[in-house]
Amino acid sequence: MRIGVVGLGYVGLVTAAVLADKGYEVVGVDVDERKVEGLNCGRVPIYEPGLKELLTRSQGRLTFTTDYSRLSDVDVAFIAVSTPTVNGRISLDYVLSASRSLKVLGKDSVIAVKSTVIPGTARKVRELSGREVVSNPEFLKEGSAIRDTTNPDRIVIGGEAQWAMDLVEKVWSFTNSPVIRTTWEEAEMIKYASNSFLAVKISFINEIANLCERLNCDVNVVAKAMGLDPRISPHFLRAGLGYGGSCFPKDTKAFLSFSEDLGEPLRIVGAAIQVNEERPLRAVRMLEEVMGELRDRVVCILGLAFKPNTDDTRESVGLKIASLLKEKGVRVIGYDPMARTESVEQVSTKEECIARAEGVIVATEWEEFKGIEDLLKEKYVVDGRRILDLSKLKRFRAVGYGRMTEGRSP
Ligand SMILES: NC(=O)c1ccc[n+]([C@@H]2O[C@H](COP(=O)([O-])OP(=O)(O)OC[C@H]3O[C@@H](n4cnc5c(N)ncnc54)[C@H](O)[C@@H]3O)[C@@H](O)[C@H]2O)c1
Ligand SMILES: O=c1ccn([C@@H]2O[C@H](COP(=O)(O)OP(=O)(O)O[C@H]3O[C@H](CO)[C@@H](O)[C@H](O)[C@H]3O)[C@@H](O)[C@H]2O)c(=O)[nH]1
Repeated sequence: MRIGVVGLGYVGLVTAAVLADKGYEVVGVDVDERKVEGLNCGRVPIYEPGLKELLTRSQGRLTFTTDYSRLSDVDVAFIAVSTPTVNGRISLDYVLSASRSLKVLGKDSVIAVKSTVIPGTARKVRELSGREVVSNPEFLKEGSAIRDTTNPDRIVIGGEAQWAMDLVEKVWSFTNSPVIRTTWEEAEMIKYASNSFLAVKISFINEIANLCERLNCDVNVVAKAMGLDPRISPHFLRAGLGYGGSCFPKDTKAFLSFSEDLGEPLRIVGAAIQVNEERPLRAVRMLEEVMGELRDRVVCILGLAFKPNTDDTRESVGLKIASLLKEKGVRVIGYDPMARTESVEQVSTKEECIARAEGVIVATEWEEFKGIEDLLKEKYVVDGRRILDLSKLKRFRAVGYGRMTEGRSP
C-alpha cells in the first residue's frame, strides 16, 4: 500500500516514519521547503526519542517533497497539518488548504484526517477535496510518540463509507490495538473530549495542591491514595505548574469556544483553563514568598521544554514564568537538556545555571534534575514539579506541599 502524509511536524513525521518502518511506501509532503530539504539531507527537524534512528532505518521507503502531485497514486493520504487556536477559536486554514491541494489524489484514494479538528470538519474536507474522508484522530504524546503510534491504546476510525474505513483500518492492522468505528463527528468529539478530560484532571489535582499548601498536607500523598482507586487511576494526577504543550492549551480553548457556539458551554473545561492559566503566576509568588523582592536578582529556570523528553517549547510553563519574572525586573537564565529558545538566556549545563542564580525554579521534570539537592542547598528553590527530596533543602516552596518543618518554608 502507498501512503501519503501531509504536514511533517511532530505527528506527521512520526506517522510517516512508523508506517515506512512497517513496510509501506510513504511520501511526506510539507509546504516548508527548508524542512523538506533538510529531511532529504538526513536532518531531523525535531527531537523525539528514536525518531532519527527510525528515519535512517526506513530510508528508501520514505521520500519527502513539497510537490503534492507526488501523492497522485497513494491509497491513503493522512492530513497532519497544524490546527492552531487563534483568538480562542480553532483555525482550520491549514487543514482546508491541504484538502484543496489533495484534489491531486486518485478517485479511489482516501483522506484520513489526523489533525485535531472540531466536529464537522471531516465533512468539509470531503467537500473541498472531492475524495472519501475518514476521521482518524491522533492520540500520541510527545516524548513517547513512536511507541504510542506503534502501539496505540485505541484507533478511532470515523466515517461514512465502509470501504474507506476498511482501508484506513488496514493501514493500522500491524498494531493489534482496539479499533472503534464511529461517525465523523463522534471521532472528532472523542479527540477533544479526551484531551479536555485529561486537562480537567490536571487542573483538578492542581487545585487540590493549592489546598494542601494551606494545610499540613502533601498533595503527592493525597494523589497516590486517590489513584489507587481504579475508577480514578493514577495517571494525569501529577500536581505541578500546569499543562503546556502544543495540544491541551489550544485544544481546550478551541473546544470551549466551539461548545459556546453551540449554546452548550463546557463550564468545567472553562474552569480547567482558568486554573491552568494561574499556575505560572503562582510559581512566581512562591518564589517571592521564599526569596522576597525579586528585582535585579538572578533566577534560574530548570526546564524550558513543556515537558521532559522533547525539545518542544510551545506553551511551555518555564517560558511563561521567565517572561513574568522579566516583567518584575528579574535577570532570568535557563537550562534545558534539549529545548533551544531565543526568549531566555540559556546556559549549557544545569550546574552553571544553578551556580549563577540565587533562586531556582524547577519547571520541567527532566530525569537529570532528579537528585540535584546538593547543588541547591544554598539556593531559594521552587519545586514546581515535585521531583526533589525536600528534606534535603533549606529554603524552598513546593507545589502542593504544606508540611511544616521547623526552620523551613513555608
Ligand atoms: N504534537 C502532538 O503531540 C499532537 C498529538 C496529537 C494530535 N496533534 C494534532 O496534529 C496536528 C499536527 O500537530 P503537530 O504538532 O505535528 O504540528 P506541527 O506544527 O509540528 O507540524 C505541522 C506541519 O504542517 C505543515 N503544513 C502546514 N500547512 C500545510 C499544508 N497546507 N500542506 C502541507 N504541509 C503543511 C507545517 O509546515 C508543519 O511542518 C494538529 O492538529 C495537532 O493538534 C498533535
Ligand atoms: O499528571 C500530569 C500529566 C501531565 N501534565 C502536563 O500536561 C502537559 C501535557 O502532557 P502530555 O499529555 O504528556 O503531553 P502531550 O504530548 O501534549 O500529549 C497530549 O496532547 C496530545 C495532542 O493532542 C495528545 O495526543 C495526547 O494524548 C495528550 O496526552 C505537560 O505540560 C505536562 O507537564 C501535568 O501537569 N500533570
